[in-house]
Amino acid sequence: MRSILSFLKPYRVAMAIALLLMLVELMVELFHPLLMSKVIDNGIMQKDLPTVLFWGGIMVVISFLGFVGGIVNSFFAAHVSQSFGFDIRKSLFAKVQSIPYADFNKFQTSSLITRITSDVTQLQNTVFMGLRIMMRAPLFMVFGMVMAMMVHFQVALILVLVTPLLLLLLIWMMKKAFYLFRSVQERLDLTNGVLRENLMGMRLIKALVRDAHEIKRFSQTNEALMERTMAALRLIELTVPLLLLVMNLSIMFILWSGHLQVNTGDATIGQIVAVVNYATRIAGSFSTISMLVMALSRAKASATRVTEVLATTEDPANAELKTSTPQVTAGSIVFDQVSFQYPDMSEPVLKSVSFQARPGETIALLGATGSGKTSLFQLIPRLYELSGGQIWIDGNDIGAFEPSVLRSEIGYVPQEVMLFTGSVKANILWGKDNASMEDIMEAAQKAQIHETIMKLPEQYETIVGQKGVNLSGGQKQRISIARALLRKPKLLLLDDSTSALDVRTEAALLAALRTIQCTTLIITQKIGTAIAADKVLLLEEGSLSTAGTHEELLAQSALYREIVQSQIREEATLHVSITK
Ligand SMILES: Nc1ncnc2c1ncn2[C@@H]1O[C@H](COP(=O)(O)OP(=O)(O)OP(=O)(O)O)[C@@H](O)[C@H]1O
Repeated sequence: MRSILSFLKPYRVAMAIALLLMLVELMVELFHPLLMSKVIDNGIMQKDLPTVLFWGGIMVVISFLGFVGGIVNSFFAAHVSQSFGFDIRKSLFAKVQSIPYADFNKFQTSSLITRITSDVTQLQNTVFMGLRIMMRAPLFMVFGMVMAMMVHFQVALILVLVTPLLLLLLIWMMKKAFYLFRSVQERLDLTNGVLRENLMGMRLIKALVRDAHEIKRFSQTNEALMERTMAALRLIELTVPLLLLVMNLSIMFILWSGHLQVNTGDATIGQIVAVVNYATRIAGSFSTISMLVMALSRAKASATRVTEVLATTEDPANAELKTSTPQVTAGSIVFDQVSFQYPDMSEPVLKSVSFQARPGETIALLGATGSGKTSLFQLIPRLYELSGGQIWIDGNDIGAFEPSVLRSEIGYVPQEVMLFTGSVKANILWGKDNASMEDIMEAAQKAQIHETIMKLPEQYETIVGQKGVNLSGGQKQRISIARALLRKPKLLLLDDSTSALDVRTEAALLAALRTIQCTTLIITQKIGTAIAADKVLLLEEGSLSTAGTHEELLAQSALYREIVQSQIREEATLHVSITK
């Protein structure tokens, strides 16, 4: 909570002005009933028009003061709350960028989105309300009681007895509401999660006719969200009328005891009207406070969720500014007895893996699904740290590299292709901001996508993604490869990035890669890629079962022979079914 409040620090002056103006509004509210009693007792009851005009005039002037104070206060409250929200969103976004990749899975994407949007808006609204009314309502309660007692002690005594009891009830409600609103935000996360998955998987949903199932899935989370929100609102709906009932009964009591006092001449009508007025406004303050309690409970839940993200430790890679870091020069890699286990997992996914890739070599990495291929790749740019063994790049232990330097020399094309909404050019440029058009075209040519791009309506300026043309899976893969090649990396890691390419295009791509000075590691399921590689590594349940050229593996490895056989069989079956 304290870390959230520290975001208000830069706006201390604006907050002080807003609070001061809020006090002006409070003073106006406090003096109104008192002035009203003067108008009644000294003016109306005495039939004295100049006195009515005098006190009435003062009421008009201070009302105007309150009006101006309210407007200027709103201006400052809006400025502070909007800037506060802006700063938190900015910090959260920067934090999300700096979370180590290994810790990133701790938060679900949808939860992060809810935290950065809905939770921050909640905090922002609470700050606005805080500067407008948060202090005014409780202060009015206290000073309203004091003023009412100053007007007539005995008549106002009931307020002193009832108000603290009602305050206790409010505190109880606040505690309960906090837990309820926290679970409301959690349900919102789930609803956002279902929505996100649905929108991302629309093609699959349509193809498999899962619309009805998806509607049911969304309805379930949506219902859970509604049910929790209703539970929270019900608590408030029950408490507020109870508070108002007690306050209205107190007002009835004031009127009854007031009438007795007026009859005996111990009170004037103006005094009774003033005390009733104070009591009515205190009742109004209770309504305001219950609204504030609701906002504060939600804000407390939101603040906890925002703080959880802000408290995440940053990627040590960002802080690791070494005084001297080796550079990737030739691009040789040596894996020496490398083991790796994901944090919180009981079993290692890589066990004593050793191999060597010489500069400029192409290495194909094969293995069953889940055998640890992607995990092996992720160790090279230090997205995860090794659990055992060593990796050497150009003779230097990867631990000696400043991660940002190491990563800038690696062209990593992950398994899931990610294109951003924007032009083809912008998507390739994402790999290296300051590259020239010639470099972009050269990278696209090597990635075998240049000709396809030239056939698009606006060539490199064609917008891709949701708002533009749709590209095929293979075209998207090649744009991702072009993006990686633009960096002119010394090491290229292709994680199944050629899976959607036909044999000819893939052969052309591999031939083009051979023309650049770059060591290439390709995860693949295709024997054709393995044949074209200098060396093939076969992973089996996290261990390197065998390594060598295609021919060597054919001779040595039964598993490799089986993979080759199965692909030949698959192709034959395909051939038969096409020719039939
Ligand atoms: N972030 C993670 N946390 C915990 N375990 C993981 C994580 N990512 C992968 N694993 C597990 O590690 C094992 C190896 O996964 P990996 O993705 O490296 O396999 P792969 O060979 O690349 O598979 P595929 O060919 O299907 O992509 C799997 O059992 C997987 O469940």
